[in-house]
Amino acid sequence: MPEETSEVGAHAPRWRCPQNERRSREGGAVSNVIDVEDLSRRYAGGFEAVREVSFSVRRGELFALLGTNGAGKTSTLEVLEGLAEPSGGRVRVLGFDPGRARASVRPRIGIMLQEGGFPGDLTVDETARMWAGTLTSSRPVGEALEMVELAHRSKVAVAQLSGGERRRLDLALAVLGRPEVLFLDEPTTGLDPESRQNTWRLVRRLLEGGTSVLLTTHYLDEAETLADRLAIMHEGRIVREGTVSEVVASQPATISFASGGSGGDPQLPPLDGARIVMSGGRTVIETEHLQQTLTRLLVWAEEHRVELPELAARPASLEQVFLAVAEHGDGSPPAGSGDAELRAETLTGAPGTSPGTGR
Ligand SMILES: Nc1ncnc2c1ncn2[C@@H]1O[C@H](COP(=O)(O)OP(=O)(O)OP(=O)(O)O)[C@@H](O)[C@H]1O
Repeated sequence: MPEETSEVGAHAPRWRCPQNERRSREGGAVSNVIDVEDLSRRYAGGFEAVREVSFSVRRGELFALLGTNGAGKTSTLEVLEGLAEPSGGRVRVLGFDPGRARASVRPRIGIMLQEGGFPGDLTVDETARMWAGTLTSSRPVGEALEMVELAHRSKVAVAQLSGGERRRLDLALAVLGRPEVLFLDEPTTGLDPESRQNTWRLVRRLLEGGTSVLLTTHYLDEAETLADRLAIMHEGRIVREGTVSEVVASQPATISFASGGSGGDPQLPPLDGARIVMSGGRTVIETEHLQQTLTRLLVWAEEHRVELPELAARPASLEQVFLAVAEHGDGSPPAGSGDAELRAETLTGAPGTSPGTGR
């Protein structure tokens, strides 16, 4: 099952920094750099964009906040960055209230907003120097520009940078003060694939150096690649939280094979708890217990000499979880609902049920 193996591999952590593991587990106590408890944020018109959200970010980890447009990610981040007041709940960044103890928190955090908004007539170098002048302790400007591969553009006016180069300048300014906690709001939006990879490399290096990162992104591969843990927000609430593997485990795995082969569709054995759907010329078995269901299917196929053409088995992907959340709110299909394109049938163990006929 090479497909299954590669999918499992995709969910396994692709990199680990032993230093950070130690850092977060030293003495058995995990120290949080961010604590959010029952955070709510209501805008002036009365709209509640964030509703009793709770999560924490451990020292040395990258925590990703995912969610559809308008889910409340930026509204949450702005409170943590000290840029907005909560209307309810409590937040702590490095042990301080970021709104009230701004002077204690601000020098120790780096912020990359969705839009930097720097004057276009200053050069890259001048912009970075101006920003460095506001910091109590700064890296050399050249080093920060080097980190985001913008050093060769230092004499160019900001207005003449491409969209992707401006994002990289925003990132350079966010890391200029050697932050302990870095807030990255959609850092790779508008970047070409190579620049995205470079940004990921830089983020990994920062993590290895002990920086903790809170990231929002619409790129699920970015979260899968970088995040130690993540949360999916929907309509102001967190509806999924955990490691990628934990979050993905909340969604059924699938086994599928091509339907309508020369021998017709096979009469499948009872597969307790599994759901069978027909989709795109394939029989798809959704199961909470991939290994058991697959074993049962393969043993049965072997015994009955049934061919299952183009057989594939894979755990759910983060994308499937995300889409389920976007569609159904909490990520679980409502009882009795059916996808317009799919004919769904829940198998209750009746022998001889045919996926081909849906009976
Ligand atoms: N100043 C504001 N006044 C009123 N409502 C606002 C304001 N800013 C944001 N909102 C609303 O709050 C909700 C959450 O917005 P927010 O920007 O936090 O979402 P998001 O998850 O970051 O979205 P995106 O992925 O599109 O950046 C949205 O419905 C948005 O329209």
